Amino acid sequence: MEGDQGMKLVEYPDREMLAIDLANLLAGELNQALMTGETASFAVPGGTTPAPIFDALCAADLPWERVHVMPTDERWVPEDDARSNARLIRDHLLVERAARAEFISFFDGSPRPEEAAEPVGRKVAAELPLSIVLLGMGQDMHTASLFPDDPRLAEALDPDAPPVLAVYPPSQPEPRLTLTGPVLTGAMSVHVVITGEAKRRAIEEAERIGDPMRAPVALVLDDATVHWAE
Ligand SMILES: O=C(O)[C@H](O)[C@@H](O)[C@H](O)[C@H](O)COP(=O)(O)O
Repeated sequence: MEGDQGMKLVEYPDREMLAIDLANLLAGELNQALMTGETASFAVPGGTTPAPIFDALCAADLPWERVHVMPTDERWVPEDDARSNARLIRDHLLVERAARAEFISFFDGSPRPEEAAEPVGRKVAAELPLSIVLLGMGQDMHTASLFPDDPRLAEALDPDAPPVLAVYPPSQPEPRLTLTGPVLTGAMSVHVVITGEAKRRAIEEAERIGDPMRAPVALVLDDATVHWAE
């Protein structure tokens, strides 16, 4: 049965090798997706981990004009805010050759993410199933903005959940708009990228727990490839 062999974890000698090798792998998968489809949809995380991967990936020689990039989740702040995932993606991924990609932004200036959930959900729905999802993970085993302490987590994990959901994780300074569980599990290819000892222990704990309500990243571990460097 899928998942019997446990989580597929790839270790890299250092973070630089992780960034270069994972960027090459993602470029290959994007090219593969574009051989069988007119466009490829690619969801990428925010946070502090992915920038080196984006810096390597943005130069990849592929038909970026046929790639539709979106965040896995967005902090509800203006796009020029240092905490904005859209800002991170525009600054590090949507440059060089990848500047030609189409970006599906989640933040639309509405005061609250609920107001953007429907129009953004329609844009995301048009891209399903996602071709490739790159996820990060927090030490609390959250992924995207699916947080264990979030009162709306069950709603976000429901198989009938809408494509995106507004969430208010108590542990976070701002509300978020996040891709939901069925969107992540429905993707053709899922990669999780983590660095450091603490997250290595956390993802092994998530595999042991197995319950996405307690360890949201567990939602994807049966089918994802986890990429890790110290
Ligand atoms: O908006 C976000 O923060 C991300 O999408 C989130 O899911 C991130 O991947 C983890 O919080 C890890 O963040 P770091 O890479 O900063 O540890």
